[in-house]
Amino acid sequence: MSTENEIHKGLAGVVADTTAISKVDPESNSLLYRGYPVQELAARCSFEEVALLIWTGELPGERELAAFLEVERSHRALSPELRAVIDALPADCHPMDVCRTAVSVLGAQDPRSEDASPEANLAKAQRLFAAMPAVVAYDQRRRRGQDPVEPREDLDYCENFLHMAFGEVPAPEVVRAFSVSMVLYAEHSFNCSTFTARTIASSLADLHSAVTGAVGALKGALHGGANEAVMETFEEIGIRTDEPQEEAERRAKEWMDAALAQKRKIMGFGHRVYKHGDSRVPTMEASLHEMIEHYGRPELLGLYDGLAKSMDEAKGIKPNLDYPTGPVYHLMGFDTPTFTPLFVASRITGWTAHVMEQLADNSLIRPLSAYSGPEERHVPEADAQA
Ligand SMILES: CC(=O)SCCNC(=O)CCNC(=O)[C@H](O)C(C)(C)COP(=O)(O)OP(=O)(O)OC[C@H]1O[C@@H](n2cnc3c(N)ncnc32)[C@H](O)[C@@H]1OP(=O)(O)O
Ligand SMILES: O=C([O-])CC(=O)C(=O)O
Repeated sequence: MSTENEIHKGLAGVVADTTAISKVDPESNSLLYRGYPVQELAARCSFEEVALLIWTGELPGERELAAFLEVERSHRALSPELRAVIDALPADCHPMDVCRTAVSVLGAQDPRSEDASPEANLAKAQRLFAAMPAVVAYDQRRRRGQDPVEPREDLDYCENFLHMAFGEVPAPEVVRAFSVSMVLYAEHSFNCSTFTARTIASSLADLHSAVTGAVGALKGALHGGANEAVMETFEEIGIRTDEPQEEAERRAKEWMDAALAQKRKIMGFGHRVYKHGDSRVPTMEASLHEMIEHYGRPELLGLYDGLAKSMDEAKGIKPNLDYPTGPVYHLMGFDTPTFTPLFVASRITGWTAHVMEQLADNSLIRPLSAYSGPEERHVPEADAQA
């Protein structure tokens, strides 16, 4: 059977279902969450407000927000059992393995794990949202040989996240940049990890199973893992803190030209949907510029600009969101392997909203394949084999 025209490798260009959660429009280079431009949400809303918008479809009123903040703040601490599981994992395993395991443990511990009602799933989503910063911060600190920092209920989500990671709340502009990254990472239609979550949910498996699978899908370097890979590229080129910006830019261009000549794939560039630039990059780049200024690290901007200019000139391929977030998280003091877990903490919102949307009008996700193996053949009968 010739199925050449029917096969869409990587499901490229396939519209698999509808979604009311976000609209990614490569033509107008825009991204809307529930109708709102993501740039406006990043500038005017807290991450907690955006999370409620993604889950419920509307920005919360005062009372709704206050009720959610109470829930979120009361579920921030890790249980002793979850700490023990994390402590039992090798200190050199990837932090995404810790996130994946933690989501699974939180599912096993959740009293309503098997309740698939919309109310139970929203409650599970909110508890996961509340717990993930502690997982990420706890794990980074244990790897550094530092004592854990307990959550503080007087801080908002982003302040508390940074407090648990570093033992102090940084300057307001740093918290602001972190919040922008959380909002921008929250949701992006049928990306690989979200589609994974929807596929798992479509079998009527529980929400935590869907999110556990999504964490696995996000880990790969072609998806969320790219934010770590960007920093590895910077490190491969060499970060020299006292180097003039122009010199760093020159070295980065030289590195990119050589890498492209070797036909290397450069992480942090390109996108399956956007072909003329990622709608979120200008907003994140503005935060990167602020962080470069705040931390006094112009050489990082040299590396950043050098790679981007050289890639644009050579191939016309633009950066995706993982490109600016890598150096932003580095400047804030996160270890490189913790970058993708930060993405997890944000994308919990989108994944869980998609699980709920999938279940509201479910159809088992099961595409067809075109067989390309041998023609039918037969196992010789026993006496013929002898
Ligand atoms: C938040 C996110 O998940 S954003 C995505 C993060 N991922 C990355 O940054 C990984 C690097 N980028 C890539 O691998 C790709 O651009 C993807 C996977 C994101 C999108 O890929 P696709 O739409 O399938 O495009 P595909 O990989 O086929 O690339 C098309 C062409 O552009 C080239 N290209 C695309 N991205 C890159 C890149 N980052 N570096 C070098 N060349 C690239 C490909 O080599 C290919 O060239 P060819 O036609 O000469 O073979
Ligand atoms: O949409 C995609 O394919 C990847 C992406 O940018 C995201 O998940 O944020």
